[in-house]
Amino acid sequence: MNNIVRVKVPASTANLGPGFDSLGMALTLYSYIEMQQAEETCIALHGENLDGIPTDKSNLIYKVAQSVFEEAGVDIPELSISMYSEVPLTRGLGSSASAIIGALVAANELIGSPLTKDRLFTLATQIEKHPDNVGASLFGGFVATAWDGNNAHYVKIDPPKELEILVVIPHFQLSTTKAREALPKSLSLQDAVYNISRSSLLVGAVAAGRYDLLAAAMRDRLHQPYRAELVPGMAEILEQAPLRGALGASLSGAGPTVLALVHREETRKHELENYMLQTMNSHGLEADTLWLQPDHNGVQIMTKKHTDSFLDMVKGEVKA
Ligand SMILES: Nc1ncnc2c1ncn2[C@@H]1O[C@H](COP(=O)(O)OP(=O)(O)O)[C@@H](O)[C@H]1O
Ligand SMILES: N[C@@H](CCOP(=O)(O)O)C(=O)O
Repeated sequence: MNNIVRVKVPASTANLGPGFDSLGMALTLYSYIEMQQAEETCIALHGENLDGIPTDKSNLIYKVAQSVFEEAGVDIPELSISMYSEVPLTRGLGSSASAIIGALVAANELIGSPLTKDRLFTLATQIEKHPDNVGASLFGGFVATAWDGNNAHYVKIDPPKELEILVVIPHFQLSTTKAREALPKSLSLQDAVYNISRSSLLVGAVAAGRYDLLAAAMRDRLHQPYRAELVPGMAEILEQAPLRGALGASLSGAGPTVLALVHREETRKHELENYMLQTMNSHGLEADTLWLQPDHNGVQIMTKKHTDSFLDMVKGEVKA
């Protein structure tokens, strides 16, 4: 058994417009988890993004780790867990998925990796209920996924290197559960065809580096129109961003974060950022902006000898 395991997990953006519960992309915004066996369970959460998360055995990381031990037939009831996260909670950047992936991979590594990555993907999807965010955090890059309730399938595509992602993160939380309650129970055939065709086009456009198709390919009639009321300013940004320098724009996951895909060499980046922020502000929302890139690796086990403390390791990573 390994003594101390540390993992670095990327955040993710799901759906990218039409690919509801199916498409995802990993982002260069990370959570760090350290896990080891202990005499008594102790969970230390660092940084303001984890405020309010329980530190007893009801913690998601602890519970997910126990599901790995159970599946592997190993008994490790007490754990010492430390976590630091750059990912804001409940904003549509896959914080729950990154916590689940971090916990699964750390726990599996702690007991010598008996479970395959594909098995971890299935377990993660069973817990998260949709494979888009967990697939991106696990495998990195851009993923097209499918889930039939028992098996999770995926294809990973390396997103073009010139792609940058501008996210505008409002200062309010919107739980995925609440954002799913806004969705209709059924769709017209016309809207289903609208989404299937754009989602297919989006996968092809990312694979082929066809930036010219992204704006059309990221349009959606399945969830964004129904979630628009929950995110003031979103509908306007989605219409306008492609006219102001974005390659395409979408709600990130279930929201409230809104994102734009932008070419690295786009000259109107600054104006686009101001436009998206001011539009949110004009609808009464305070927000932060961040420029990110696709993460190409997915979750990583930090193999360097752990001679420094967890927090010193995090400081070094976040600075770098
Ligand atoms: N590190 C963590 N430890 C425990 N629970 C977490 C952690 N990160 C996220 N969660 C849980 O996931 C919830 C957010 O998930 P969700 O509503 O799907 O939003 P998102 O995944 O977009 O941030 C949090 O309210 C919390 O319950
Ligand atoms: N496909 C899901 C994605 C939820 O992503 P999150 O980052 O908001 O948790 C949905 O749209 O409900």
